[in-house]
Amino acid sequence: MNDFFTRTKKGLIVSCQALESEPLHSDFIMGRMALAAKQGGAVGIRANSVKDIIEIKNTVNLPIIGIVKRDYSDSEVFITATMSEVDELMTIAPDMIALDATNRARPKGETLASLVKAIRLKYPRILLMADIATLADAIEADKLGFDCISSTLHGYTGNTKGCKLFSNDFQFLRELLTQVKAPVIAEGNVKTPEMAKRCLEIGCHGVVVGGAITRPKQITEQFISAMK
Ligand SMILES: CC(=O)N[C@H](C=O)[C@@H](O)[C@H](O)[C@H](O)COP(=O)(O)O
Repeated sequence: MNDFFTRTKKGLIVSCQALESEPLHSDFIMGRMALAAKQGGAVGIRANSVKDIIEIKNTVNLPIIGIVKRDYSDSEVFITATMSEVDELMTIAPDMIALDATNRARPKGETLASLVKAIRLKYPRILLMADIATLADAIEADKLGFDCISSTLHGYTGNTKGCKLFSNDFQFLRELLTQVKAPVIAEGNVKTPEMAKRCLEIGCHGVVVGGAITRPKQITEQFISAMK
């Protein structure tokens, strides 16, 4: 076990990600984003791909939640979908690995339960974060023994499309917090400092913010749309 939870308690984790299709796609830039986040007071970084994580590890000494995003033709699951992505990540051992923990069909018909079991057998020390979309996903992830639960995919799956994490004063998170034992991390569409503060007030362990800090194209679009 590492000290991830002590170091991140009530803190801000900044997601530093840019896919190939995004203007800032570059391990160097993600390292600099992580440095800016650290200098601003972030307590952790969430990052995609071995290349980006190596650069970030060489730049900041902060706990890292690692993922590998990869598309599969037989599944909608794309965040650390199979053992192959876990194996890749374990070559650089991030502090925690996040994986899709929705109830959607996984590549090659594998179940979440069998994947988690296999990871626990192969890498007993790695911390696992469940990226969930619904309350049912969260309850199942809790049963499977994930070390923490993150609302990452709420609003991004067929059955949660259009849902916003912040609706009705974070009702989804408030309900989720009553249903699971594992620490809950607020993630996905946390757009302002006030929202992040509220997530902590309602009982979340910490908050992951991505686009509102590290995606200038998205931030620019928000300005433009408000100015119309
Ligand atoms: C849905 C999906 O692919 N989410 C990804 C998960 O790693 C990232 O692209 C998000 O930036 C991250 O979850 C933080 O969320 P937001 O950028 O909304 O603050």
